[in-house]
Amino acid sequence: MAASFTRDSGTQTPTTYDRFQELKAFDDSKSGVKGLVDAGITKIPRIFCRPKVEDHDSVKPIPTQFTIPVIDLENIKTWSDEVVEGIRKAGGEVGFFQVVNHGVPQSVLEEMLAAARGFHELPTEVKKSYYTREKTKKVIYGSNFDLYESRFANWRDTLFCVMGPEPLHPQQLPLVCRDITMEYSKQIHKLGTTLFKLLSKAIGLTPDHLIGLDCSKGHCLLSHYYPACPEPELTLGTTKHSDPDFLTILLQDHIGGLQVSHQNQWFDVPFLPGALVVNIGSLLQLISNDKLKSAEHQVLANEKGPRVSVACFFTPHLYPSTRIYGPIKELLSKENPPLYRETTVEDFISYYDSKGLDEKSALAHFKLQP
Ligand SMILES: O=C(O)CCC(=O)C(=O)O
Ligand SMILES: [Fe+2]
Repeated sequence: MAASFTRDSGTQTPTTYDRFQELKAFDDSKSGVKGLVDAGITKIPRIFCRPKVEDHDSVKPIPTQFTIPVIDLENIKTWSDEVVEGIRKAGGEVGFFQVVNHGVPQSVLEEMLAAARGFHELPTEVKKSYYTREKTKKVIYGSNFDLYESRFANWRDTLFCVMGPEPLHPQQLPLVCRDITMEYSKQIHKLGTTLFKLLSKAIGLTPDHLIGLDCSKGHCLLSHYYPACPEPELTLGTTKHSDPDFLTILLQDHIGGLQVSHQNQWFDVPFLPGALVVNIGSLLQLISNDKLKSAEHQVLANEKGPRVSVACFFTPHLYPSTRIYGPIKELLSKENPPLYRETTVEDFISYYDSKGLDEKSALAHFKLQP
């Protein structure tokens, strides 16, 4: 039995219920949040109710001069100082930016979003064959990877596909999104490689340094589907978190709801037609010894929907790796001592997975005491 809070009281009075049973029933349905909405619910089940609003969660974005940086990659061929400096500032101060003229054709972006939506809108019977909590599978449809660990479930379903370094056999992908997922993956991997070169330069390393550390070696695609929510103020689409990878490239549609935490306030990440959102993951913050920052972000639930997004995670946990990651030696000096202890990928990811979203940042666990 777990303590939680009733929706009906309006004042969030604690009550108890058999939360595990309700989580299991939701899990066993294998039909995700979309299944609940299709069944016509008008109130969200209590497993989705966020316990209470904490610290700056309740702070609404206020009008301010701050906007998420936008970087034009048109001038990339010349490796202009302007682009590198833009990346340094955006990656080091905000941790989030959008890129335009990134080379991925508009038609590919549009088709990828449509196919992601297409998968989630397949009949449940078809989607069910991909539903699993077995982490070793390369193609996984599910809802809330941390369902049993987190304090409340998120209003979203996800199709997770491991695309590299071992090439995924196209037959393993659902037909509805097969060809475009292969194409999008190829294009995004290329863009990721370029971004790692720029990021290397931006923090004073040779362009191939981060790639030499296998930062672009493993990547996966997460196609998220956030159904319209009848009571959006009671839950979240995605709980506050920072990504446990090196880098994330995100394609979002026009619905909105993604917010980034900057200087203790939430800011909307606006939909910019044709742009891709880039954010630094916590492993890159760790190896860059804080020269690059991974910002916390969240997605609001929305009565409008569905919202569709496709995140590409560059992460080494998708293949066996004995590599030890710690602050890059070339970045260290007497004035810049290491801020984190070294870790294996396995330890880093299992710590992240064990705590679920919404607990303290995983990085704090690896921080060296001053
Ligand atoms: O859907 C989004 O906009 C963000 C998703 C996200 O934060 C993630 O996959 O880590
Ligand atoms: Fe994220």
